[in-house]
Order: sequence, then C-alpha cells, then structure tokens
Amino acid sequence: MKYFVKEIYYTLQGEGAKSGRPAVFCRFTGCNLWSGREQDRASAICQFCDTQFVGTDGPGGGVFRSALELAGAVAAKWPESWNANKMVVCTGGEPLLQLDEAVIEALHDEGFEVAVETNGTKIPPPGIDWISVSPKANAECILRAGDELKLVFPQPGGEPTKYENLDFDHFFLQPMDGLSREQNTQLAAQYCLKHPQWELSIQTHKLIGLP
Ligand SMILES: C[S@@+](CC[C@H](N)C(=O)[O-])C[C@H]1O[C@@H](n2cnc3c(N)ncnc32)[C@H](O)[C@@H]1O
Ligand SMILES: Nc1nc2[nH]cc(C(=O)O)c2c(=O)[nH]1
Ligand code: SF4
Ligand SMILES: [Mg+2]
Repeated sequence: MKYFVKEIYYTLQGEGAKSGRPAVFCRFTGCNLWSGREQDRASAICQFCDTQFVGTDGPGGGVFRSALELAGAVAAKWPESWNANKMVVCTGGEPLLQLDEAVIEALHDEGFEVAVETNGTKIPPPGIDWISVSPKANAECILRAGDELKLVFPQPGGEPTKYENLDFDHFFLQPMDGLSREQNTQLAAQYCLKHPQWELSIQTHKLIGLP
C-alpha cells in the first residue's frame, strides 16, 4: 500500500477538546467532497474548506511506500527531548480514504495516540484512539458515534439539531472561517449559550500564527 501525504508537521492541536495539546499533524492528500481546486469550489459538496490538500509537496509530505515508512516520518517530527504524551492527528483532505489498520498499528508501535479528523462519510478502521467527526450539510454522515462532533457553523441544511442525538462525548460548534468569521463566531457563541449541549471550538492555532 502507498500513502499520499500533503504534509507532516509538529504543532499544537488548535481545535476541539484536545485544543492546546502538542501533536504531529499528518495531512493526507485528497478528499471525496472537493477536488481541492479553486475552480471547482462553487460546485463542490463541501465549499468552505480552509485547507490545501492537493499533492504531496508540503513540508514533510511525500509518497510513502509502506505503513512503517509513514509512521517513521511521523515519529521523526516528535521532539527528542520528551518521549511521552505522543499524539498524531491524521487529517487531510479526508484521511479515511487512505488511513488503514497497518498505519494505525505502526503509529501505535511508535508510541502515538492516534487521532483522526474526518467528515463522517467513511467508516474508520479499528484502533483509532480519538475520533473527531465534522459532518457536512450536503453529505450523509454515516459515522454516527465517536469522541467529538465538531460542526462548522452556520451551515444551511446542517443545523445542530440534525446531529444532537448522535453518540458523541462532546458537541462543538466551530465558527466557519472566511469573510464572515467574526459574525459566525458571534452566532456560534449565542447558539451555545442558548443550547448548552454545544460548546464553542475556536480555531486557536490561527489566532497565534501556528499552522
Ligand atoms: C480541513 S478538515 C480535514 C478533515 C476532514 N476532511 C473534515 O472535514 O473533517 C479539518 C477540520 O477543519 C474544519 N474546517 C474546514 N474548513 C473550515 C472553515 N472554513 N472554518 C472552520 N472550520 C473549517 C473541518 O470541518 C474539520 O473539522
Ligand atoms: N493546529 C491545527 N489544529 C488543527 N486541528 C484540526 C486541523 C485540521 O486541519 O484538521 C488543524 C490544523 O490545521 N492545525
Ligand atoms: S470534507 Fe474536509 S477536507 Fe474535504 S473539503 Fe470539506 S473541510 Fe476540506
Ligand atoms: Mg486546519
């Protein structure tokens, strides 16, 4: 199995319940809800994506020819000074198009807790330690259980009530970034205040200039 990866880098998890935790980000190439090309954005199923995930040309990116090779590249980004509390966040693009049991096992063997950021359209392989699902209004969310549900807000047709009965330990609203980010942040905050099942997830890495 070959794995196509846009970038691998060390940063702080910026979103959700694990916000602030050091982690290696492994960003897989490609997504099933958008080609990643700007000229296709308006016709894509998911139109608000804030991420470049085309190609293998980012920092630490490449084509990895085995699960062991990929896990080794992830491990190489962890600071040598502290061989504990190791976390890797598999994201993309849509990581569940490529992430398989072999990679999860190899990452565990390197001592990592394995977290995944997914759009909820694919059933994950077994063994993932933390599943963050971010459903999209125009795509069926078939992954209906996990650790956190992180809904980008607002999404017409993807109102929080559509997801409030799914089986998650945390329910987050994350303001949609873009031209209306400030307004969306106020709307999300007001929604959480009125509906305290929901908590606010601010994209903290963007506030402090981390990738
Ligand atoms: C780039 S996606 C990659 C993982 C997966 N494809 C997904 O959508 O969950 C990572 C996270 O960023 C969120 N995200 C993408 N674009 C965003 C935006 N414009 N504003 C806020 N969050 C956004 C996604 O909903 C998801 O929670
Ligand atoms: N720092 C940081 N935290 C993140 N949490 C989820 C992200 C993602 O793009 O999946 C992300 C990201 O891109 N950067
Ligand atoms: S599903 Fe995720 S990676 Fe794909 S376009 Fe939407 S936000 Fe971006
Ligand atoms: Mg991001």
